[in-house]
Amino acid sequence: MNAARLDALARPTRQTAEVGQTLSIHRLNLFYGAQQALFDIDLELPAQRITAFIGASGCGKSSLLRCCNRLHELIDGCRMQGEIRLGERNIQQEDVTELRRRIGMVFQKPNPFPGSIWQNVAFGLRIAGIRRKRDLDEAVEQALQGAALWDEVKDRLHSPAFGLSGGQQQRLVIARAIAIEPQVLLLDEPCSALDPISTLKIEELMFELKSRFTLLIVTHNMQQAARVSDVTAFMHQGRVVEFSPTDTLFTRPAQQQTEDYITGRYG
Ligand SMILES: Nc1ncnc2c1ncn2[C@@H]1O[C@H](COP(=O)(O)OP(=O)(O)OP(=O)(O)O)[C@@H](O)[C@H]1O
Repeated sequence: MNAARLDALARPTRQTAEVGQTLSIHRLNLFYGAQQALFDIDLELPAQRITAFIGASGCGKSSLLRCCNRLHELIDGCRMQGEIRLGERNIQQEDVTELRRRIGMVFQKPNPFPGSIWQNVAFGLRIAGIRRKRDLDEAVEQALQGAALWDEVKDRLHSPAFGLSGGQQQRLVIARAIAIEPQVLLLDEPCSALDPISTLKIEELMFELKSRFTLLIVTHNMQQAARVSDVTAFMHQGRVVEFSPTDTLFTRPAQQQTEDYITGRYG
């Protein structure tokens, strides 16, 4: 039953070159020096769906997310075994800059660059080779529309990004990430620094974005995982205990450990 539902969820709703692709993780083990943090992870994260990683603090959610765009390589002594494929391509064999263009990331704390709202969004587009002002203006508007921020900032595009509220900054960072049309968007607790209204806006935005991207979200908030995601992976001490359609995982978990966690018996 679960396998059939996962299989149905794994079918993208739209097939073009632009849309998200399945991220397949095979036999992944991760070490920080001598300490092993992730054990034998095998997951197929479906395209054009939202997958949530949940689990108690320290279970390895962020470590797993970081492996997906090779950010773990920036940590001294960190070593990954196993394989991650985006579509047909092994991400280890990609140019890392190009990989991070295709797999964007949004962090817990909004991190706009110093500079204007316009400059923040245009940054990646310029690196991607777009030079003409008119083309940049158009792409910046499109990305801000896509991040549901355009109406709030269209009259102050050249004001400092730091003048925006925390929730607006987070949507700006999402606009910056989607401007360069990634295939996957990794979100590491994107709402944990935000108030409930801004959180709602980001959740609605994620829902919009999933028609174009493959989304992975790490969240401590189980209600949020239940509200926004299609598929959920519950992790415990570096292992995936259960990976199921979200409604199944939260209403009829297959594992006792999952049930204990979602009913608040530990964690
Ligand atoms: N840079 C690092 N160096 C050494 N060990 C690390 C590093 N980052 C994480 N770890 C260890 O890896 C394990 C998993 O940590 P990770 O941050 O991935 O968990 P998490 O589930 O995301 O936690 P949280 O919910 O608190 O953010 C922990 O034991 C942690 O101490």
